[in-house]
Amino acid sequence: MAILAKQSYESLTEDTAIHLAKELNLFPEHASLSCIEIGDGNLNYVFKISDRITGSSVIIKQALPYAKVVGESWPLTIKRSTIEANALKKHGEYVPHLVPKVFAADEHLAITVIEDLSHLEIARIGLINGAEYPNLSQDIGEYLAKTLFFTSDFALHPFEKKRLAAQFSNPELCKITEDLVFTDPFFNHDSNDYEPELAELVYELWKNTELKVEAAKLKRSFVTEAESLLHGDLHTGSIFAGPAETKVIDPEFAFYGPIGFDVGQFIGNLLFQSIVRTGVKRDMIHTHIRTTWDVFYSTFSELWESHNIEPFSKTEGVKEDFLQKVFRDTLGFAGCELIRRTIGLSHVKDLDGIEPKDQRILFKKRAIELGTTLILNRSQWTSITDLIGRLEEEIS
Ligand SMILES: Nc1ncnc2c1ncn2[C@@H]1O[C@H](COP(=O)(O)OP(=O)(O)O)[C@@H](O)[C@H]1O
Ligand SMILES: CSC[C@H]1O[C@H](OP(=O)(O)O)[C@H](O)[C@@H]1O
Repeated sequence: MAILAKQSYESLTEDTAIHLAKELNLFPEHASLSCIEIGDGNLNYVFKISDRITGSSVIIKQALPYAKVVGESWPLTIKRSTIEANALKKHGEYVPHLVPKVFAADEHLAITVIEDLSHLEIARIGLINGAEYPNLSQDIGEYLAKTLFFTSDFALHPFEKKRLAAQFSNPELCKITEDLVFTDPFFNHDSNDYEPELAELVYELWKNTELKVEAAKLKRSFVTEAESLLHGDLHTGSIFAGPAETKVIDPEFAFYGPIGFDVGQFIGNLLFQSIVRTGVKRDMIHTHIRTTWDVFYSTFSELWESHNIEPFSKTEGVKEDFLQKVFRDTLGFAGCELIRRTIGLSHVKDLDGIEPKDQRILFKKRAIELGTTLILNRSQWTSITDLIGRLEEEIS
């Protein structure tokens, strides 16, 4: 929706962001505003605007017409901003306590005005620094179950489901995932990025036909299975966390896709922490992984029993078959995430921040091997205990 008189795009600066905040009446008339750009992601500007008098603040996020991490040579639709604002609002209907408030959005300027969450920290950074986040996996399990159930054919009239699927058609952002997650890392592609010490393992991966067949199946599933309105980029850098609060941000990759993709991306990113930790700190990550799946499973099952409009939903075995399929997908997508964040474009600090280099290389080899195992074994492993058992075996 356009909320401003100005109907054409221009990229904001810290000064013009303040003007915009005034035009939108986001602060009292006599506010004394300051602004800093705090974006550390790959794609967008994020302006934090604060009132020196009251201390109140808001975030204005703006999409650039290209991928910030690469520059103008990689044009990218600014429509992603509208997708993001609408996904925050749609998911907010089901889990208002787990997403930020959206105060305004403008499709021409490609901005979303969002609640400032600076009292929390980005979960990836906190986890790297040893934060425990006791509610994180419970909250994300609930977020996943509710957003994914209520936007699926199990809860929506087919006309409404298909209307939403059309509204959230997001081909350019999906193409990024299709390339960077599901294709490039499995081939000798320019976008890949890995240390020479990993080359031998990477060449083996490229020659592993069995693995490539399974990766191709996962890609097909991502491209064709419009199960639910996904977040689409649910890594730990898209989650703000604190001792008692969790908020999911940044759903600009939202689209109708397979449920296991969101579950798998979150679990995949927890697996990086499993790889780099030992002892009780590692056990804590395994508890988060188990809790995420268990809460997702039990909440989704309860919603299935209480709110499912699909006539087959009461047929014995249908629910179990569906959730088993989601589990398989979850493992496979988590495996793809491990591989792409290790050898593809756009790494994670969980691994890249490890010093000394020998240790980093060892962990990266483990990430590639675990990713491969998850993709190949996803049909044999039928419970989260199978996954945790495999992780524990690795160390013993
Ligand atoms: N609502 C918010 N409150 C406070 N900081 C935010 C908020 N949204 C984003 N940020 C900051 O901006 C960074 C990038 O935001 P993000 O939405 O992930 O952008 P991108 O889409 O470019 O990855 C986050 O890591 C966080 O530091
Ligand atoms: C060049 S896009 C790569 C990568 O960036 C996105 O991450 P984020 O917006 O959270 O920084 C997404 O994970 C894409 O795969």
